[in-house]
Amino acid sequence: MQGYTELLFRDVYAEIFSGMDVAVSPFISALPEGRSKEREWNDVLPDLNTKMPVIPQMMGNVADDLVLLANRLYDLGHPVVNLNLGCPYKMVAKKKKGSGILCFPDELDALLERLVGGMKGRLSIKTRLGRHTREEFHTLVPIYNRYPLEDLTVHPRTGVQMYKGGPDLDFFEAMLPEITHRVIYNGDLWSLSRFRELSERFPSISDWMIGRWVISNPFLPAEIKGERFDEETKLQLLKRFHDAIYERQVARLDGPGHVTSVMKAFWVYFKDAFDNGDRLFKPLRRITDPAVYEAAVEQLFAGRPPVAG
Ligand SMILES: Cc1cc2nc3c(=O)[nH]c(=O)nc-3n(C[C@H](O)[C@H](O)[C@H](O)COP(=O)(O)O)c2cc1C
Repeated sequence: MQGYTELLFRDVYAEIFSGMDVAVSPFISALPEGRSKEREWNDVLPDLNTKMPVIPQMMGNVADDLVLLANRLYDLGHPVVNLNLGCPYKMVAKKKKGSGILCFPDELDALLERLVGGMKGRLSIKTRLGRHTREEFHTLVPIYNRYPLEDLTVHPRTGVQMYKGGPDLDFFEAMLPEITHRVIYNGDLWSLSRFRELSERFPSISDWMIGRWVISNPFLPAEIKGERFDEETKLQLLKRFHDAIYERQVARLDGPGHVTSVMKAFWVYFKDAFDNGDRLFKPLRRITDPAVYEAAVEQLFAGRPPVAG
């Protein structure tokens, strides 16, 4: 997740929690001539990603640029790279990138043909059901089936839906038998009981991708694998998680305003780790001074807020 699950987060997560097999990096833009932004490139350097395995994700729609980027990533030590066909944001989609290319199936097909044909490694894809309607998926699935993909992650919403409404589980269920690839389910997997519900409903699926809920419920991957935590342990781990993210952001960022704004973005999802998260987060929203922020967070945890179930 852009702005959230960069290397700093993945390292802290792996030091405190368990259960996660692999992370997909926030997307790396495929710039002309295979160039990439230094910050995005550094995020997936194998020498730095020693705590949690990472699959780099690419964003783009120019085959030559994507091939060059994928092959640079392969040479760096990444045999599998993921292509983002899910990003719903208008700024991306209007350039026919992310979910924006899903309503141009012929262009997508041509792109995949050149990309898969030119890549040294293997391609994995993350997709939504379509840009405008779920029915677009009827055209997309045969296209995906034509290529030797490593896997296909499906977030069963449309792009224009953004994050509104729920994932369309009925439609996903109906389409699942049509997909010849290993399918990874993604979307609104927020708790162990939700996991049980989904895994019972989709017994053919054995791989699950968690996005926002890895911040709101960081225990979930371990719980899925059978670990259990009492309330006290959860509270302590949440405090350690927060403090480690905060300390490393302080060390990394220039200027107090940057640190508090990054931490407030973290709280957008982290607040849901607590039963009354919105109320807890409210006093933090206007703080710009790190010393005031630190005191407010200490006070918040001292009040032993109930952890969400
Ligand atoms: C702020 C934000 C940034 C995201 N960045 C990415 C990204 O770079 N690549 C990607 O594949 N998905 C990205 N996502 C989407 C999530 O990976 C995931 O598909 C989506 O949130 C649904 O899953 P969830 O309900 O588990 O969060 C992002 C989502 C959010 C909210």
